[in-house]
Amino acid sequence: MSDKIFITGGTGMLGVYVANALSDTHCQIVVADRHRFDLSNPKCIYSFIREERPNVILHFAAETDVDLCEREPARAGICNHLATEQIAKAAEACGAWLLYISSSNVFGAEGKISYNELDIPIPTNYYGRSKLNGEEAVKANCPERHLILRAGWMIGGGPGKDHKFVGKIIQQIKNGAAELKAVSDRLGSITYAVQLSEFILWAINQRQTGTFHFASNGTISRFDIARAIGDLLNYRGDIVPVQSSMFPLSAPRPFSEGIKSLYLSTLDESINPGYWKDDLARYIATFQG
Ligand SMILES: NC(=O)C1=CN([C@@H]2O[C@H](COP(=O)(O)OP(=O)(O)OC[C@H]3O[C@@H](n4cnc5c(N)ncnc54)[C@H](OP(=O)(O)O)[C@@H]3O)[C@@H](O)[C@H]2O)C=CC1
Ligand SMILES: Cc1cn([C@H]2C[C@H](O)[C@@H](COP(=O)(O)OP(=O)(O)O[C@H]3O[C@@H](C)C(=O)[C@@H](O)[C@H]3O)O2)c(=O)[nH]c1=O
Repeated sequence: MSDKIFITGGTGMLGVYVANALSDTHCQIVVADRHRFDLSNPKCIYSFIREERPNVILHFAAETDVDLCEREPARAGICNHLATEQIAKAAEACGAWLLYISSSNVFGAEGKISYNELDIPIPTNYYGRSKLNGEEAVKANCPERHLILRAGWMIGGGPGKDHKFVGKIIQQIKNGAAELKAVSDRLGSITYAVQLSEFILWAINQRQTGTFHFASNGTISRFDIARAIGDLLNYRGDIVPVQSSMFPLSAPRPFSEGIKSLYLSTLDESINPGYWKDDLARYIATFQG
């Protein structure tokens, strides 16, 4: 590879893995500087990217605080939709290949348990809507050279840096909590960020296009995940299933945002995610020793 690759969100959970992996290649990497590149100011984005003239754009940056998006829909729309639209326009103008990471949160209002690429997304909250609008902006403005990957509940970051559910559960265990409560009436699929980053490197090389779901096999609850973490870490306390109403949040979470792919296995078997418990175990191992 000898591409010039422009990365947004290079400091995020997923972006760090990808930027690290790319630093071992011959690619020239430009990680968007937060002072000059601000999603909340989409007007500046187009000219900034045009000046850089990348031939690959990896768009990971987003407003990922689902509850903040619900409280401030304009922020969600500007950062996740309008900024993405400018990035897609800039990709088209540069002739660049564009990767956009979307979310299983684009689904949910239909009330199904699991969604594949043929299901038409209907989101339940503003974060999901803004990510879906981002997808549509990518398709409309960079029609020939884009890849959209929908990830599930992302696991990654590792010790001290995981700010999502798995990180919170491990922190409680480390703090000596006698009991863990975990939501059992909301479902989803996990995506291990390391596996996704490996797939992304492969996709850059292939200039793969289209829309794909990328998640480990299984539609599960946070309670299932907490129990699996408890087993892996020999946690001796109780793990109690609770209703989501126990954790009042601004944004409604869908009953299920489980995703599976109809198409991934047609690409390359070697980079497909595995069974959710095995992929979770790989990640949890990074917290041990
Ligand atoms: N985390 C998850 O569970 C899932 C995430 N996704 C999607 O995957 C992608 C990557 O997510 P993830 O790595 O978890 O995200 P993180 O929340 O870990 O990181 C977000 C990234 O976006 C940057 N960013 C946030 N706001 C702005 C802004 N206003 N201007 C410029 N940059 C900004 C952050 O920069 P800084 O460090 O400077 O704040 C950071 O690099 C996102 O598009 C997200 O929607 C999809 C499914 C699940
Ligand atoms: C702290 C804690 C939370 N929970 C539950 C409450 C709530 O349902 C859920 C919140 O976890 P998270 O913050 O990881 O979840 P959330 O913010 O919903 O994660 C989402 O992030 C965005 C970026 C996406 O794209 C989505 O697909 C999804 O991954 O965990 C427990 O069950 N037990 C606990 O001890």
